[in-house]
Amino acid sequence: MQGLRRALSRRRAQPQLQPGTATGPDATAEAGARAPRACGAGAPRSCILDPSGDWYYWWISGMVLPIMYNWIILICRSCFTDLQEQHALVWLSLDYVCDAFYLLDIVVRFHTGFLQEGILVQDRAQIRQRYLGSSSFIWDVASVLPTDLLYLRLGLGVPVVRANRCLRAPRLFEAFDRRETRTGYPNAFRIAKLMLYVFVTIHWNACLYFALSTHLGLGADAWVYPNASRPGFDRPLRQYLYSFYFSTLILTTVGDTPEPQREEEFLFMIAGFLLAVLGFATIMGSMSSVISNMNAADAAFYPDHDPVKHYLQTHGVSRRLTQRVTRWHQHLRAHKKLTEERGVLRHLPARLRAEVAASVHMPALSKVALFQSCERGVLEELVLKLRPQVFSPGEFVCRKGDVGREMYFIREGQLAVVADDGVTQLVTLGEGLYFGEISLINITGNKSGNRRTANIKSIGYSDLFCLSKEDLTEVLTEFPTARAMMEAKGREILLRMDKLDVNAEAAAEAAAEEAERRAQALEEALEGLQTRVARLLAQLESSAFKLALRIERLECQLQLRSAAGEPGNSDRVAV
Ligand SMILES: Nc1nc2c(ncn2[C@@H]2O[C@@H]3COP(=O)(O)O[C@H]3[C@H]2O)c(=O)[nH]1
Repeated sequence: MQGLRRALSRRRAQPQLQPGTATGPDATAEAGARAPRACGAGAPRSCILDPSGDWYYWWISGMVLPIMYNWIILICRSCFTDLQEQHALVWLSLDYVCDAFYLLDIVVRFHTGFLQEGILVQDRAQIRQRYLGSSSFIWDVASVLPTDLLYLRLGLGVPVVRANRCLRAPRLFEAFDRRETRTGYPNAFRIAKLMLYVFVTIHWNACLYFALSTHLGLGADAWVYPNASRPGFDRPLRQYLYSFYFSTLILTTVGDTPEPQREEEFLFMIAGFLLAVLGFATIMGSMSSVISNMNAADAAFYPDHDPVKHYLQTHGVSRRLTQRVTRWHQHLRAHKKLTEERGVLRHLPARLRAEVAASVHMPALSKVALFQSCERGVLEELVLKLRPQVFSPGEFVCRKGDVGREMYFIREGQLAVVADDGVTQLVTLGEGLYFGEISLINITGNKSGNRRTANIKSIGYSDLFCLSKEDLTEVLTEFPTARAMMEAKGREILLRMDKLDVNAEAAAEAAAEEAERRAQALEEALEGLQTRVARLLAQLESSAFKLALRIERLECQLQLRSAAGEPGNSDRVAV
């Protein structure tokens, strides 16, 4: 009854849920079901794009074309009037195709979700509100204002009326940023981007040079573009190439340009030189950052050889040993053996790091027979604890008698168990096998204790996974089957080498049996005690109940008597 009452009060204490409101994991699922579905991998299913998805990425990548078209072609057509006049229809068509893309881009913006507290907001009203309140909206609208209506007044020969189309540049930078994060060759991309900026700057300068020349009069002096009467100089292609060449000379300051004659020319040259200085500084800065990025990426992957070499030289280490160290470094780089994986991945969140490490090493790890029946979760944990190590030919991985501190899994290469002479190979170990576990796992009766039982030598270059004693102990606690297999194999080896104390093993077994027997007896005694306690409790409860009944009956009698007016008898009630 009390239990029932407690349950009822607990239920009352729970917050009253509004219809359609839920909490806990179910709530999340329910909310997920109710919310408009986001585009899977950014795919437009509910027409809401995920800004980190593929569809959005491809859309903004596509937007690079119309934006670049306006940035490159508009200025060209405005300055080289022949170009505009000769192909007016083509330009008009391309202009309006680009405008269509600009408008579509605004529609896409209205359908692109955003993150709020890490969750993708897919509510159209919220998206609209956010976009309308952002500065992007102002730029986007400004870049599609129908300024070309001015054509009606000024004629088709003034494409500069569409200059506002260049205001869509932030979208271009966004596309470049996305590409830079996604590409597998970020440095190459950065250099290409830099070259594009250089090209656009020279191009604009070339166009302005031609416009200034036209303004001052073609062929008016040696500085301006030559007169069209000179053979070939009236063709638009020649005009453009000459201007581009001239602009390159100014902006790279590598060649002699004709001396300016008028103020406008001086001003143009000064502006060009200043731009060149700025450009140089930017290019040098960007290039050096790209190069240092490349080196930093390499340094993160491979151990730095230079300090080691310096150390060896300073301490007069023998030439042979120095060469071995050098060859080891060379091998790492030549075969892209990464020993610094932990450092490279250290910034990733633990789960993500585990997944990355698992996807890289799982194929190799699943070849280890010991782990073939192991659950994926255990392997994922194990993979994080493994440290890649590379051993050179003839190098000893462990020597007999050393204290064992880690064990190894062979990822690639061949190793040998060698006799004490260091040459005679007793057993060869290859890919998918492991060694070095005997001294770590406390096999009962192991006469060597925690000392290595054999010498292990790398035959060629061997690529190993190394697991520390502490990590191995942790893994084996979670995976007792692996422990049993390891112990069985270790016992077999020890027995073969006559390093297993069978008596100690039997004694340990007997001790274990005795301990088991005593534990069982204790368990049984405990069970008996529990039964007796339960019985006593039941008895206690029943006598308490009887006592309560009796008290109740006596109280009734007392009340009856006092009601019947028998004063003085109240204290003579039979108890
Ligand atoms: N002693 C011995 N060790 C072997 C043999 N084959 C593989 N090993 C491994 O060599 C390792 C040497 O270090 P440990 O004694 O820790 O563990 C040993 C075994 O894992 C073998 O035939 N004899």
